Amino acid sequence: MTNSELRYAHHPNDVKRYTTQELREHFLIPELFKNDEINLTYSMYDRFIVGGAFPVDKDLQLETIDDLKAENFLDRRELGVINVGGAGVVEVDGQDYELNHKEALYVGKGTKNVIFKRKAGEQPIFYLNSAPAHKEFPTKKVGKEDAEVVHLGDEKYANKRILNKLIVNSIVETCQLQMGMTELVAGNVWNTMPPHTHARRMEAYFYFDLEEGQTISHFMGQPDETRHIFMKNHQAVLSPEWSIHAGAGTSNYTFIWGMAGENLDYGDMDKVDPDNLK
Ligand SMILES: O=C[C@H](O)[C@@H](O)CC(=O)C(=O)O
Ligand SMILES: [Zn+2]
Repeated sequence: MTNSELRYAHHPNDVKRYTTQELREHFLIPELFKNDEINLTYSMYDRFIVGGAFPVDKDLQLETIDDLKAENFLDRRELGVINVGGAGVVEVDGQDYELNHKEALYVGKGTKNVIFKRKAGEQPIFYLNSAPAHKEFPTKKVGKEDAEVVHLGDEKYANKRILNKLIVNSIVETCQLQMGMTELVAGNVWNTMPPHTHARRMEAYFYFDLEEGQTISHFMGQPDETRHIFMKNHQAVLSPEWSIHAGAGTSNYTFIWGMAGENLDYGDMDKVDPDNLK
């Protein structure tokens, strides 16, 4: 079963007046993984789709959704998958790709069949991002050893973290999609601080590896008009092109970032000095 929900885009002046509940309704994606379901959120921000596939008792086929008005989900789209659970398999037009914990798969436009499967005795958790695509690029697995690793932050600022670029154009050819995973070192809590915006691209964050009972305060909004959303493990949040996206946890955690839009230039960011935030 493939379910989907539509989310509209917003003007920043309207978002200033949102209540806590409205902010959560529009930007938070609270539940991605339900037994034997694929759950998708179709956002009007660059038509980016955020989703989860959680095969427990059966294999799950990625079905087309109404919003696409396309025969197959990937007729005019590309897909990125990162497995945050135990070993699993993604079958792409008859070919099996084994994804271990924290491994990624890029699936190109034009693919007809994508099926998410367990490996015997294992429970994979597949996190999905998809963006419109104009060109077919080959499907490619990005394992841990293929990642481009960047060490960021400093213990002194509680933001020491390891950024793994997975689906980026130095590793795999894509039309719009960029995805990666940032791991906070134990004792460090701040991600993406100093924060940034990139009007050229929207972004979605998915938080995981957060200890039971802990929480992350995710910060969004224009740099001089910020709001926060408290998030739990395995929740995602949409970041408009005009918004910062940073967070502080009550412990360390890992998160997946995914982007789409005008360019594929990871470094294209407008940084904000922390003491200029409001
Ligand atoms: O545009 C890039 C994204 O916001 C993230 O890659 C930032 C991030 O993972 C981090 O600083 O920890
Ligand atoms: Zn960003």
